[in-house]
Amino acid sequence: MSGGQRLLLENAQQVVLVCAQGEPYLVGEAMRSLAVLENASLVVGRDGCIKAVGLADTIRREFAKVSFEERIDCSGKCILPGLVDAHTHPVWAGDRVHEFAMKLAGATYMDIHQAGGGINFTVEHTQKASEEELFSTFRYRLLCMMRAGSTLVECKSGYGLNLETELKMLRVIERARRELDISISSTYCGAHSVPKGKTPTEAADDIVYNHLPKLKELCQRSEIHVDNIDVFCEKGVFDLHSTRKILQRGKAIGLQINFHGDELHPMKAAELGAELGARAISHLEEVSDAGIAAMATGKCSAVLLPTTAYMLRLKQPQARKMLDEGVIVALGSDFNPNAYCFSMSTVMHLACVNMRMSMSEALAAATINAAYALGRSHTHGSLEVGKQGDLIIINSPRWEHLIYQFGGYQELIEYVVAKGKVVYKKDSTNLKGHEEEREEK
Ligand SMILES: N=CN[C@@H](CCC(=O)O)C(=O)O
Ligand SMILES: [Zn+2]
Repeated sequence: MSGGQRLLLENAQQVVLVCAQGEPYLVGEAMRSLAVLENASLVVGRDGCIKAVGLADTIRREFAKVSFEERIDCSGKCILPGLVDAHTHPVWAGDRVHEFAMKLAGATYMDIHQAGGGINFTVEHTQKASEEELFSTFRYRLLCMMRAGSTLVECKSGYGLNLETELKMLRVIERARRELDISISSTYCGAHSVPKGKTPTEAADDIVYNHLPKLKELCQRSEIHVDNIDVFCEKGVFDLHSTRKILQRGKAIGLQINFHGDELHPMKAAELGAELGARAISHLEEVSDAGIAAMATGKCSAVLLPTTAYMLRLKQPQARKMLDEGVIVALGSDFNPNAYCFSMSTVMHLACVNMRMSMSEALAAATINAAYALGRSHTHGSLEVGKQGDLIIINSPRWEHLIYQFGGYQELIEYVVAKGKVVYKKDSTNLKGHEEEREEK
């Protein structure tokens, strides 16, 4: 083979492909036996896609005469796919640290919400914020997520509620999609809370008759790009009837259904999602047995959010039951002012400890299955030839350290690569001479 390529990653101790047969998602036993190569190398081409991955000797021979823009020696290190964060609310203004104190003192999420705090507090501040201010904090948060290893992130609107602010948020997401290296799946979440002065029915009608037609027009003109439609289907927010109406209309204008359901109360959201052909439902702490069965049959993925159950001390979603019944389980950070977590390594750790997932299951859920939840598993979520060259290199000879070292992803993640380009490289100058821990392995 001749001609230049963008990036060669050589001699990694392990390359975690996750899967190797073009699987769109993993369930059951396949989640417990991920595809991993030992002593392997990987090549990304100038188009940003993976050209080859295989044993180091084979790649060395095959690419002997090829030049590379960049080479990284990965001896003693592991390469994994870029992590996929399937659920975030990263565009907002206004600090809610005081609510953390209230929750620690015993207030519930809904106590705060009904007293005008929570989402409503953030909506007030986000409505007042300028587009530039929102972009600047959003950009910072995305860079933090990228340093933590996420290379594809779902990003919701939903702190605007009125059309003007929802569009402001979607434009901010669109700008990041065009300007930054991280890949984004954009979600319209105008039904995140019922705006002051409206009933849920009036709010749903405003979305169906005003917001969605405008969204369709802007998408057709390519001014913004929206992938998914979301609703907070919850007692005291949007009931099943309004949720159905909004999701159906969203689907009719070409959006994937991906919504919040069965979080604080059993709502039969899972049953509704499966019936409507939803791509994903998030939370599911209160899902019914029938809902789990319907999601498995309908290939509707469950996006579990361990940070929320932890932060709000909710009962844990039944991850084991979902896995045993063949539901496509994915993970998300739920990054938002209630659950301030950038790190999918932390999320995987919580999923293992609190939801009893194995490390392999958690990694599959944070890569290929999270990509499936966003309709992107043909391009993301595994290290396979033809997929986008998004990956991370960790300074450990075993990949499981990414989950095990739950307080220290900053020390472990050495490189983050998006489309074959190094977008983050750890500065380890301060650690020189203090590497005994690493050398022992
Ligand atoms: N549950 C609804 N939405 C968010 C919380 C948003 C907020 O509190 O600002 C969630 O997924 O956890
Ligand atoms: Zn959410």
